[in-house]
Amino acid sequence: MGALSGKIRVPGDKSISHRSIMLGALAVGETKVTGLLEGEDVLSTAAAMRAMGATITRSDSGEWSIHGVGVGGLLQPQQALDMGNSGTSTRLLMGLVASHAITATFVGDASLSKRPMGRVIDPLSLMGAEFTPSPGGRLPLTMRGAFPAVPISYRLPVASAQVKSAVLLAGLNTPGITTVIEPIPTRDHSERMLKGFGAELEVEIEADGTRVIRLRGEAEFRPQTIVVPGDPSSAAFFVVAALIVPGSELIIENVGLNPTRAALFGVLRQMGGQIEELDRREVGGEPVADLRVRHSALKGIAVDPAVVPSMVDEFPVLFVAAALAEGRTVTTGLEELRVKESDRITVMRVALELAGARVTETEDGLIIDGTGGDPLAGTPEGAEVATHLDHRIAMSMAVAGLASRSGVAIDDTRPIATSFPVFESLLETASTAAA
Ligand SMILES: O=C(O)C1=C[C@@H](OP(=O)(O)O)[C@@H](O)[C@H](O)C1
Ligand SMILES: C=C(OP(=O)(O)O)C(=O)O
Repeated sequence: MGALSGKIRVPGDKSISHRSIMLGALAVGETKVTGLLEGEDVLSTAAAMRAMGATITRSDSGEWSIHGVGVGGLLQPQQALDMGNSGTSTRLLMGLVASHAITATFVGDASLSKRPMGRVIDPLSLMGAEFTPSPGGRLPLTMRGAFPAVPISYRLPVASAQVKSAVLLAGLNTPGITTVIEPIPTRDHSERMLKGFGAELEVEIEADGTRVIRLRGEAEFRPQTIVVPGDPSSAAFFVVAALIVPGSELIIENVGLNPTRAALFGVLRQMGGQIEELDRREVGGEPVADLRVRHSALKGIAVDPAVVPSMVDEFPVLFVAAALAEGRTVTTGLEELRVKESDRITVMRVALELAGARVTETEDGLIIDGTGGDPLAGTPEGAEVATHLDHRIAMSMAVAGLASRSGVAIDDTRPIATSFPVFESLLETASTAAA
């Protein structure tokens, strides 16, 4: 496949899409959402909110409409809630259920059923919810919410927006003030959107950068009109593809650049990547720009572990950029990558090695010695990259394939539909425009 060029637009942000549906389902009246990501993960959230009483519809023009039940008004679901592949749906919905008099069972696919839920079970138990998880604190899991729940002050033991959001969402229907103390900042969409819907929420930043988030419970929500910006985590695949495929010059429109999400672009610039921001503006209360990306001679760097939370989902594709850079890239502080849809450290090490890259795995990251711009060999005849039900592995290795001699074969591309159903067609559009 040749260079990438022309203009593309990636689908809506996954994190904001999940929250639009959940919060809309708690407001009485109609919340309207445009640009919603129609990926399987978000559809799992929508199905669960319907099962708990919300009315959620999509118009032919692609606008979504949500009629909610009011804070505290969620109904007992009649069946197990199927979370598919989605950690965000599971952990945030466990938070919502925690402060309702509801018993709910959560199930998921083989990947989700391996992921740790103890991180949300711990704080939600302190609030009064009761859990019968599978061994190791995993799905399938049944929980009984507490009503009234007890407000807590909780210091996050792991930098996780999902845990933060679970506690805040539980706090919505809890009397008094629920506090989350966040020593290392993570994506702040929940805080922004909770305020937008009318919750009393304040964030205090201490001298050492610790964020203290206080939410007053028994909130009353006003329905909102939401425009979801393009997902920087989806744009990432096209940014790296354009950087590593010679002759590329691609414009990606409407990319969300919330600073708690967009660290990848800064890291790639540090590596020599030509990524320009055009027409910086606000969409739905989030900073957005069009990105112009040109093929670039990348250089390896040591990635500052402080940026990890602001690009936690982008490391698989950063590893691909590093495999094509000149010199060594060292990443550290990536322990959390081992508990995503797959163990993204080991799985990417194995995948990149199969495609001909030089990679060393450490406890908390990868060390990659790049080719200096020469294409990778590609996967050997008959061999396939194992993606382990992980959309980001599949897309990252598809991008690696664009900069390889024989291409990269992937065992299973279906998981791509969880976050980026139009990935393959957009890749074709961008490649054909250049042909
Ligand atoms: O809150 C969110 O929407 C998300 C938070 C991150 O997970 P953690 O909070 O578990 O790191 C991220 O990996 C996930 O894709 C989406
Ligand atoms: C980790 C991810 O999502 P989730 O935790 O929602 O499954 C992701 O999209 O990379």
